[in-house]
Amino acid sequence: MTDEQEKVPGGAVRVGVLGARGRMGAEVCRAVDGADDLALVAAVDQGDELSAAASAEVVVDFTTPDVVMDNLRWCIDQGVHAVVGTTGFTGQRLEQVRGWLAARPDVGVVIAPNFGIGAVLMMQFAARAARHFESVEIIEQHHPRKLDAPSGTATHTARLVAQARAEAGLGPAPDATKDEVPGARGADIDGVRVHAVRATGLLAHQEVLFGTLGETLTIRHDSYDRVSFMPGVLLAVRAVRQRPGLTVGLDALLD
Ligand SMILES: NC(=O)C1=CN([C@@H]2O[C@H](COP(=O)(O)OP(=O)(O)OC[C@H]3O[C@@H](n4cnc5c(N)ncnc54)[C@H](OP(=O)(O)O)[C@@H]3O)[C@@H](O)[C@H]2O)C=CC1
Ligand SMILES: O=C(O)C1=N[C@H](C(=O)O)C[C@H](O)C1
Repeated sequence: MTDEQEKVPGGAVRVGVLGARGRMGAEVCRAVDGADDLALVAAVDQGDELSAAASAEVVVDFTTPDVVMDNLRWCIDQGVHAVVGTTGFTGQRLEQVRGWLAARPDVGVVIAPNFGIGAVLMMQFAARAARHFESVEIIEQHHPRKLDAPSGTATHTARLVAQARAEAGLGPAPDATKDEVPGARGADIDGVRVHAVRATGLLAHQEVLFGTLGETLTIRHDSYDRVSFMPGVLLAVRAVRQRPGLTVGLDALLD
């Protein structure tokens, strides 16, 4: 047993945070520190050795899309459960993680594009509404220090909406655009247009705009503070050891 483990109060889950000096990582460190049933045993950031997190039972990753796969590979190989908020998870990446987990069936990984409870509900409501409207577009708005566009949340929402539209037999949304300045109509994610706005003062916001004859429906979610993600992160940290394999999204945990 290491010195760090010896310090952990009896029964507390040992948690390591990757990206610990980042905006989200620092908030997660505070949240873990403030929870009686969790103990922060490692705070790892750029330049630190991953092995510093070896005494953790659960690692939380809020780093960057270019390093998160290496981090996950390490966690799974070490038998450390992982809760991941970092974006950039394509279908191919999720398959890769499932492949690694097949060799370690005792390990659990939760990957969620958004840990905000309201954001999870916004995505569920959007998926439910999708079959009833011929038009849909997504507008996400974030702080200007965000590295990726569109956001992981918007990409995930677009995929859910596209799947619901396909199941309902809906074709492409009507759009007569012939002349377009590149980018004016947003990114095409599985046939759904996604527009990304970046502005100082914003944190994380999203609207899903649906339209049909004579009416529109707008489903909107706003995160004004990173504390909004913490109940979801802690929920996943507490649940992941009992969920071997890959869990994508918080939906299953909320239910
Ligand atoms: N799922 C969700 O609910 C949420 C997800 N996110 C996502 O989380 C990610 C992080 O966001 P945010 O906190 O704003 O970003 P930050 O840039 O503030 O934080 C990322 C941190 O990770 C560090 N880092 C880079 N490489 C490594 C490495 N190899 N090992 C350990 N740490 C490393 C960075 O260091 P350095 O700066 O020196 O490179 C930085 O401190 C993004 O993908 C974002 O989209 C954000 C909010 C909510
Ligand atoms: O970078 C952020 O800030 C956020 N990233 C996640 C995303 O890309 O969806 C979640 C939330 O939108 C905040």
